[in-house]
Amino acid sequence: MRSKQRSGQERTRSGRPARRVAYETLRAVTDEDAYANLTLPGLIRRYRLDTRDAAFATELTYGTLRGLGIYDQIIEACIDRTMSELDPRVLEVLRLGAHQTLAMRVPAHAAVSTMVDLVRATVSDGAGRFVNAVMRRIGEHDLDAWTHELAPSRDADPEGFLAFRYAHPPWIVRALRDSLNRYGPGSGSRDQADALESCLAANNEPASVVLAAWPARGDVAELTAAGAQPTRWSPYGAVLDSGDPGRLDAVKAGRAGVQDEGSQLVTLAVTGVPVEGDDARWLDMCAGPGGKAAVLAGLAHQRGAQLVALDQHPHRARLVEQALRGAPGEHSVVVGDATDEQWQDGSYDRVLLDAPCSGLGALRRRPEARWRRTPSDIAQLRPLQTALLQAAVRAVRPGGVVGYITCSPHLAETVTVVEDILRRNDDIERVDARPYLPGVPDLGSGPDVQLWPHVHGTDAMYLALLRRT
Ligand SMILES: C[S@@+](CC[C@H](N)C(=O)[O-])C[C@H]1O[C@@H](n2cnc3c(N)ncnc32)[C@H](O)[C@@H]1O
Repeated sequence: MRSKQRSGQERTRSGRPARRVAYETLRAVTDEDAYANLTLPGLIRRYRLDTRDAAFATELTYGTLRGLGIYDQIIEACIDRTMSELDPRVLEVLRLGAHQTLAMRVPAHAAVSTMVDLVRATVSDGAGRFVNAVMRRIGEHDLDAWTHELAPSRDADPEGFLAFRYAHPPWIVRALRDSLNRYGPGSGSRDQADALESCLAANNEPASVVLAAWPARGDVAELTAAGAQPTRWSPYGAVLDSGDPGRLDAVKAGRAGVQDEGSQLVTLAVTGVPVEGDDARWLDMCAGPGGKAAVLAGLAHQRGAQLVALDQHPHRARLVEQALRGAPGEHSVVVGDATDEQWQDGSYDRVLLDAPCSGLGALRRRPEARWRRTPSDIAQLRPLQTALLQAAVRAVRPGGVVGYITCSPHLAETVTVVEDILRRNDDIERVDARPYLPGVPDLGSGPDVQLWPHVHGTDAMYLALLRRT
């Protein structure tokens, strides 16, 4: 009994730097537009957190960021002033406190006392009294009771209810619903309400680290020998359940890298669809930072093709160069605007266009993204996506193929762009992409492919294949 108590006290004490790390990461994300996945590891190192505290800090940071919009509604219901009157530092502490109280199994008294200590250390004693009072009000209900109190009723507004219950902005819930209706496994035939709920739940689960053994350089066997498990469908993939991928020799030596299985599958599909005639000139039109280019370069080498990898931004092009360092075969990296006539009409046999997009398909990996993105981002990206796909279908020769990929299932970024291009170009036809992801189940009614975290365990990657006639 005594030893149990002592270990509890140690946990609380050692939890303090972990909470400080979560607080500083949140400040950087909300105040400086930083990315949590880039900021957090540095702070974990700076505060020298051990493995357990690092795991606690990660769960606290990521969980708080995922739930931000919901926790703010709960905090708003517990304060006697407007949200804009709150000191942003105090708001951050309350958000962390709300997540610990409502979603982590931190005892209420520990959540209150650690948050009071944190706000005293970072703001003032007065703020400590305020946080104490608000935290107690937050703890009066559990998350189900808060949902009942603040969310719309499930019958009257199912998407509004799910948005609160699974901490997604309502416009993203509606976008996922529309995409599932069109491209979900049972689209058209099955009730998609369950699928939508599963999809939202999957976005709240941390994604595993998936590695790719770069074709012609690496070998999955080397990754599995180091403790990773082969992926279900990609012959190049392996899942690393724990540990830092950077410690693996294969990653250090550039024979493998981190890449979601969905990205591997859509890239392989673009290389798997037959072209008529020669298959020697490949273009990766938006290549930075170079994950898909690393797959393409190896396969191009094995098949006697040359790869050109283009990116508009010099720093992204440098990352592609790094990704291709050590790759065998003929490949070159070019800095340029792909919408700006970088090549003569019909110069390539195969073009992969992984378009800049909202990233709504990777919400599992970017906890802050759902609250940062807005519908106007989608509207702003659309002309660029259309111009890039138009450039891609001109870059490929008759008989060649274009793969249009987004890491977003939003219909305005996927099928709407593709159908726009099909309307404008009478020499472009759609190819059913599903046969080029062999063995992958539940690909819906096609012809395009939409992968899903809740179905395939991958990011929600979209692929359309187009052939120039
Ligand atoms: C989704 S990322 C590509 C990811 C990459 N295919 C990979 O797998 O690592 C989109 C890229 O498009 C680039 N980009 C944006 N506009 C471009 C343009 N007009 N021409 C060429 N590249 C562009 C961005 O710099 C960014 O690196």
